[in-house]
Amino acid sequence: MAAIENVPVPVHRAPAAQPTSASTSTALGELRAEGVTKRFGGVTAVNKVSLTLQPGEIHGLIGTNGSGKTTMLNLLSGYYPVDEGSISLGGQTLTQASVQRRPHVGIARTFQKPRLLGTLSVLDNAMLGGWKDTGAGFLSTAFALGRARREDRMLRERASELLHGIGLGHLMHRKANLLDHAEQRFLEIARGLTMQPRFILMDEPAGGLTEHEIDQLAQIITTLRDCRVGVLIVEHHTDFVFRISHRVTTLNLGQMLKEGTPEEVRNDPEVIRVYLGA
Ligand SMILES: Nc1ncnc2c1ncn2[C@@H]1O[C@H](COP(=O)(O)OP(=O)(O)OP(=O)(O)O)[C@@H](O)[C@H]1O
Repeated sequence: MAAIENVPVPVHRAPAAQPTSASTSTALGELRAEGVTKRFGGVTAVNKVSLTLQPGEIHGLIGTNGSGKTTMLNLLSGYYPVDEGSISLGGQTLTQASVQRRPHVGIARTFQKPRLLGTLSVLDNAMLGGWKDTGAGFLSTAFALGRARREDRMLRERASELLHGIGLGHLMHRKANLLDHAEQRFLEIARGLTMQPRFILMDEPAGGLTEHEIDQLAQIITTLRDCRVGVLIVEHHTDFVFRISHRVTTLNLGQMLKEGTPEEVRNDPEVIRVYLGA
C-alpha cells in the first residue's frame, strides 16, 4: 500500500483527549451509553454497561470472545435498539434514533468483515459514505441537474482527498473486490470518514493486518484523534489497543470488568485473571 499522508478530516472544536490522563471532562459532544442492556432470547449480550467516548479520544473496547463488544458497538451505532439504558450524544438522547439517523448526528462505523460494494470502484465506495450530505431529489439526480452535479462533485473531491490521505489514492478507479484485505479495511475507514463524523466506531480494524499495516492503521487513528474525531476500537489485538488508546474498557460476559487508562487496565488483577492472563 502507498504511504499514508495526513488524513484530511473535519476539524472539531472540542480539544483532543490527553493520552494516559484520566478524563474527568464532561465536555459537550461526548457519546455516552448509560447502563445499556441487550438481550438475544435468553442470552444477555450486554448487561448494564456504561461507556463514554470523548471527542478526540481513542477508546479501546476489549474482552474475551462473546463478551459483548460488537453488540455494544451495534447499540452505539443504532444497529440494535437497547432493551434498557440510554444512549446520548452531547446530552441529546439517541436511544430511539434509527441506524439511518446516526450518521446524521455524526456517528460512523466499520465492520468486522468489510462491507463494500465489490463491483463498484474504490472511489464510488468511498463516496457512499457521504450520502447524508446530498439532498438532490430523484429527478434531479436522474437528469444530472445542477444541484445533483454540484453535490456529486463535492463528494467526489472529498472522497478522493480522503483516499489519497489514507494511502489508497492510486487505487481509486479499481473495483473494490480487487483490493487486498488491508486495502479493504482502510477503504471502509475512508468511507466512514467521507461522512465527516464526530465519532467513528471500528470493529476489529486490526484483524488480519500485518504489523506494518497495523502501524499504518495506528497512524490513521492518531490523525483522527488530532482532528478531534472520537474513535472507539473493538479489538482483540490488545498490544495495539494499549499502545494507542487514551482509555480502555474491558468487558466480560456482557458486563464491565474494568475501565481506565491503558496502564490501569493492563495491571488490573481481575483483567489479568479473566482476560490477559488466559
Ligand atoms: N444477533 C444475535 N443473535 C443472538 N445472539 C447474539 C447475537 N449477537 C450476539 N449474540 C450473542 O451475544 C453474546 C455477545 O456477542 P458479541 O458478538 O457482542 O461478543 P464479542 O465480544 O464481540 O465477541 P467476539 O470477540 O467473539 O467477536 C454472544 O453470546 C453472542 O453469541
